[in-house]
Amino acid sequence: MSKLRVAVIGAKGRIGSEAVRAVEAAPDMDLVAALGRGDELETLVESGAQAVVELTTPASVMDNLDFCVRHGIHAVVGTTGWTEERLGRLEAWLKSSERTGVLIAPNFSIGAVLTMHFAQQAARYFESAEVVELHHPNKVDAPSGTAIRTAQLIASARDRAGLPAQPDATATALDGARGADVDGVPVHAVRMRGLLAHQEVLFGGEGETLTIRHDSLHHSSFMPGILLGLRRVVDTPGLTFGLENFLGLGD
Ligand SMILES: NC(=O)C1=CN([C@@H]2O[C@H](COP(=O)(O)OP(=O)(O)OC[C@H]3O[C@@H](n4cnc5c(N)ncnc54)[C@H](O)[C@@H]3O)[C@@H](O)[C@H]2O)C=CC1
Ligand SMILES: O=C(O)C1=N[C@H](C(=O)O)C[C@H](O)C1
Repeated sequence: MSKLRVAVIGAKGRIGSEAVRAVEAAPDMDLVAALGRGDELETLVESGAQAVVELTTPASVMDNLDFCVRHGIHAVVGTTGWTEERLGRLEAWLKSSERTGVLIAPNFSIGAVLTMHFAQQAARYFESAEVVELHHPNKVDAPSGTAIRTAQLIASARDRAGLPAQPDATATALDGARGADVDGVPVHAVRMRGLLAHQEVLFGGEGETLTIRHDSLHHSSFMPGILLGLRRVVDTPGLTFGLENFLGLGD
């Protein structure tokens, strides 16, 4: 069977460089291009890439995906910064490129995907829910894409269950003290030397709390998810949001 021809965009970054090694080591894939900032996207076409792994920055990701979709190149995207407006634009591009698939994964690690899944399940049973994400200090965005997605999933589960707004008597607060409000769920971001990527989801009810915690201790935690994404996205046209859809955990 022929190998999947894969390119990595953002190949010199923290996670991109790990992805290069993972693709090189995968027996069913050939790494055909590894693009850094300033490299020509035309290289993707010249190298015959069938799928890319996109791990750059929120400022770069849309142009890269526009190119990929126009050239029928599938994409597995870990880059953050997804808004409804951006997703809408991407979906419109995909409509005119019927066979192309794009997977956007807020997090590729199995533990983080399960954290989101469990948090979504727990959300309807608790009055209070807050998300705390903790990352290395070189991360440029806050809160993390994973934390935003987790909060959105909790908020929709609360909404479906008809839960009221969370109890919170705060009347005066320093700016930021209660975190960012994501659909009514407070999200707090810690940036600290020594950390990589971590998240706690805290739930509170009468006389009890539940904490779900996940720790990515090395960038290798994201690699099985990236490789799974590549294997599946080539047969999954259109936009898939969340690795859970390739793990049998989707809605
Ligand atoms: N979904 C997931 O599981 C994960 C997602 N991420 C996300 O991936 C992104 C990258 O994270 P890191 O590797 O830590 O950042 P990084 O800053 O180490 O790497 C980004 C790389 O992309 C390059 N770059 C920027 N624009 C480019 C362009 N137009 N073409 C080619 N290269 C370009 C930069 O020069 C840099 O080398 C972030 O948005 C981060 O949040 C990171 C880890 C896991
Ligand atoms: O920048 C990172 O490191 C990470 N980014 C992703 C996010 O913002 O959720 C995934 C993971 O948390 C690591």
